[in-house]
Order: sequence, then C-alpha cells, then structure tokens
Amino acid sequence: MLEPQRHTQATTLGWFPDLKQLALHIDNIWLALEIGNSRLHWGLFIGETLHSAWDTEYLPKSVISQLAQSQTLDDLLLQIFPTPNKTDEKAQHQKHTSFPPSPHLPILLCERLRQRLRSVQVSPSPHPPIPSSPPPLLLASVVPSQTAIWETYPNVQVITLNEVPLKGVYPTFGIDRALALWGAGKTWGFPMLVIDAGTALTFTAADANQCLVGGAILPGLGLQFATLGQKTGQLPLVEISQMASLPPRFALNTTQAIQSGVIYTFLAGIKDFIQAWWNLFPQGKIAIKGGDRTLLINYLQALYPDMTTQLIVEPNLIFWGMKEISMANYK
Ligand SMILES: Nc1ncnc2c1ncn2[C@@H]1O[C@H](COP(=O)(O)OP(=O)(O)OP(=O)(O)O)[C@@H](O)[C@H]1O
Ligand SMILES: CC(C)(CO)[C@@H](O)C(=O)NCCC(=O)O
Ligand SMILES: [K+]
Repeated sequence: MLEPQRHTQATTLGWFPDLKQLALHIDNIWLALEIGNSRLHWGLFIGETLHSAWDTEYLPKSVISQLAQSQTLDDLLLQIFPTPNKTDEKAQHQKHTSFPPSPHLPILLCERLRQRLRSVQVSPSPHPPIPSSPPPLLLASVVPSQTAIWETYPNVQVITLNEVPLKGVYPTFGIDRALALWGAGKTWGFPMLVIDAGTALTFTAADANQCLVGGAILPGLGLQFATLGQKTGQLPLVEISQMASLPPRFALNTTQAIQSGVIYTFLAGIKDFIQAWWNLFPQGKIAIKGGDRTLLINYLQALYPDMTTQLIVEPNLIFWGMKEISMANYK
C-alpha cells in the first residue's frame, strides 16, 4: 500500500525549512474548507503547498457571523478570544489531533503564520507590511445548510461543479466526489477510481479522457451501525471503535453478529467494485480517502493482501482538487 508522503504530513509552524522562502508567499496564505456530512475538513495552504490539514466539528452559526462582522483579523481574534495568545499556544500544541480544542484554529493558524513571516527580513528589501484580514477561504460543501452559513464569511469562494474540469458529470453530482477524483487524477493520473470511506461510502471513477465513468453511493460504516441501532427494536448501537479486530464471520453473540454482517459485506463490496474497475481498466488507479480509510485498509490488507499493494491512501484528495482549481483561477 502506498501512503504518499508528498504534502500529506502535517507540519508544525516551527519546522519550516526556509522561512525566508515562505515569507515571499505571505500574501498567498489561504484556507481550504470541505464541509462533509459529519464534520469540517480544513487545509492551510501557502501558495500551492498544503502546510497542514485537520478536522473540526461544525462551527456554531454565531461564530461565523462574528467572523463576517470583523473588519480585520485582529478585530476578529479580539471578539472571539479574550486571551488569544494562550488559546493559540494550546491550539498549536493540539493541531495534529482530529478535534482541536478550538474550532477557530484555522484562523488562528493563519494569523500565527503571518506574525512569524512578518518578522522575517527578506533581503535585499524587507517585505512590505502585511494587511491583517481574514484569510481567503475556498469552500466546497455537500451540506447546503452549512454552505449558507459560511457564505457570510468575508473572503469566501464557494466551488461549484462547473469549475471542476471533469467531463461528463450530471447536475446533482457531489462536489466532494468531483474534487477528490480530480485531485487524485491530476496527482497520480487517469483512469482513476476514488473510494471515499466517509459518512457515505462512495465509488467515483473517470477514464483516461478525464471523463466521469460513474460510481456508487451507499451508507458508510458508521451509518450502517447507526441505522441498525436506531431503526430496530432490540439491536444495540455498535460503535466502530468497539471493533478492535475482525470479528468471527459466523458470530455467536449480537454485537459480533452485527460487526460481522456489516464489515464482511462492506469489504466484499469494496473488493467487488475494485475487481469490476480493473476489468474495465486493467491499468486503472485506485485512491482511498475518508474517515474510515485506515480501518478499511487494515482489514482489506488482512483479507486481500495482493489487492491492497496497489491502493493509494490519501486523506487530502479534496484539497489536491481545490489546489488545482485555485491554480487554474490564478492563471
Ligand atoms: N473523530 C471523528 N469524528 C467523526 N468521524 C470519525 C472520526 N474519526 C474517524 N471517523 C470516521 O469517519 C467517518 C466519516 O468520515 P469523514 O470524516 O470522511 O466524513 P465526512 O467528510 O463528514 O463525510 P462525507 O465526505 O461522506 O460527507 C465516520 O464513519 C467515522 O467512523
Ligand atoms: C454522496 C455524498 C453524500 C458523499 O459525501 C455527496 O457526494 C453527495 O451528496 N452527492 C450528491 C449525489 C451524487 O453525487 O450523485
Ligand atoms: K440528505
């Protein structure tokens, strides 16, 4: 299995190889936000480089309207954080975790980075003063009610399907699927199949002409457990985290019976789609993303080791897609 190192590693601000180089790109700091059905996915870009990526819960509407009313970033920080520096330190420390303590972390990170870069002298002349304003936000969302809230952010650009150069898409096609496929294809080449193990499990494929072949949508792992727990009279709610290893296929208690049913059919389904994909495109590539990707890959590896060596695992596919689009916009 390939877990590409390129850009995928979250780095801390202190590890910049060359601050002076980065100071040159200070006007080009931007945030990528993907609004999924379970949570928010953030990327902090410096120019074309993804500096770091992390997930947060949805932000309350009140906080987003505060962002909209702020005239400057300092203004904004004052509104939200009585003691921004302290919070900032803490946020910094925890930014590798999936759920940082502060949902305002993205904005804080940008400001922190700007402060760092402002203090760097770029020879021969010092860099001009940097305007302090909320960083540009490139947004892709599959949750319309959340999109509406974020449209109040001062410097936001919402990516729509017609900005993704993928051919042959249909009107209701999800922007996350389009961006992930575009990002994967542009990075590793077409034909490409993207498997997104998120709230929903999706398969999305394009041929060598960068034209949508099509795909499939089904309930993701979490949803499968949740619906069984919620829509039945006597089945318990089984959490994904309860499943430390593959359960016995023929189980002798309820929890394991649910685990077995969900996970073995999930994996068999994925294997079947992969085989169908390779029948269509023997040289076709496959990339996997989504919150359940690691679990999925581990179990696929245990059951079908030969197949997994050819899979690309990359959590940030959507950000690669967004980067392609933002680069195209600037050209
Ligand atoms: N900290 C977490 N919070 C929520 N889900 C998590 C977390 N860690 C892993 N997951 C898993 O991630 C899955 C959701 O994936 P992801 O975060 O990619 O969803 P999403 O982007 O909201 O969904 P989608 O892209 O399908 O709309 C859940 O099934 C869950 O098991
Ligand atoms: C399938 C999901 C929920 C996956 O996040 C999203 O891409 C979406 O809402 N899509 C719209 C329907 C479609 O892609 O055909
Ligand atoms: K829906």
